[in-house]
Amino acid sequence: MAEARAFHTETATDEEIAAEAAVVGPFTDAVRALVDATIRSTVDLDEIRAAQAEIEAITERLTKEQIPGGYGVRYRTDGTGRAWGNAVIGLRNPIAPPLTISTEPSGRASADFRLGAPYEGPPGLVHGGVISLILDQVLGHAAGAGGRPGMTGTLTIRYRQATPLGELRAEAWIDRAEGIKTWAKGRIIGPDGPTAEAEGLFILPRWARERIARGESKGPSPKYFE
Ligand SMILES: CCCCCCCC(=O)SCCNC(=O)CCNC(=O)[C@H](O)C(C)(C)COP(=O)(O)OP(=O)(O)OC[C@H]1O[C@@H](n2cnc3c(N)ncnc32)[C@H](O)[C@@H]1OP(=O)(O)O
Repeated sequence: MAEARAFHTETATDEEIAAEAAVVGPFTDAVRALVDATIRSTVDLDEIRAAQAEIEAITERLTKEQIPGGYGVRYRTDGTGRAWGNAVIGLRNPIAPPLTISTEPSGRASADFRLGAPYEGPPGLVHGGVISLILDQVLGHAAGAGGRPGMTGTLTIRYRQATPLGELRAEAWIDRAEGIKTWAKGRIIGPDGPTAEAEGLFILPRWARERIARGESKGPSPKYFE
């Protein structure tokens, strides 16, 4: 089924993954800096045309070899996985801020992060959809950390005050759970306190339930959506 196809298993060792991360992490940071510079650079148009030619050459170099589709989630037999293409936390995704999310087995998650020019909506402020993106991920992590991973069924955001670009914090926790459903709550905190509050319903999807029923997975693990 389509959802399960993007879950890969791999045999890479800790050392191999660390060695790869040590190269692709800084590489992705460099592309993030390029995205920021694309928005904020004031060099003249000839310079931009010249830069475009160089960027296109680099893209051609990189796409000589590539995987089909998205990165997916690569799991090892111990259940740990890497979601390096994820739009919020992905080590290899320059669109991701990225967030480094700390979790607690009690079902809590938090991250301190910075959003710059690429995430702007209203002038100087974070785009409401980006706030929703981040809260979706952090609430999902809280659910997963509590042993209750799921796909987002609903997500409600209350935007209490504008969120300025800059240093921010996100926090989330499991509010309640019932069967395959987990309700998580969370918020974004800016320099003047909470800016947005969220409640989400995370549902262990049918295909994951079927894998568990067939004995292919011991329980709601691996944490399918990390
Ligand atoms: C740890 C890392 C965190 C990652 C965070 C990122 C999370 C994401 O962004 S996920 C991407 C966004 N979400 C999606 O794409 C989800 C798309 N939807 C789906 O996959 C499915 O509809 C899904 C999983 C929500 C439910 O599907 P399925 O498991 O087949 O549901 P189904 O068996 O019909 O219903 C199960 C129960 O859930 C309820 N339900 C189903 N969908 C919804 C929904 N969207 N909202 C509310 N309730 C729902 C049903 O009514 C039913 O309830 P009950 O048992 O009480 O009658």
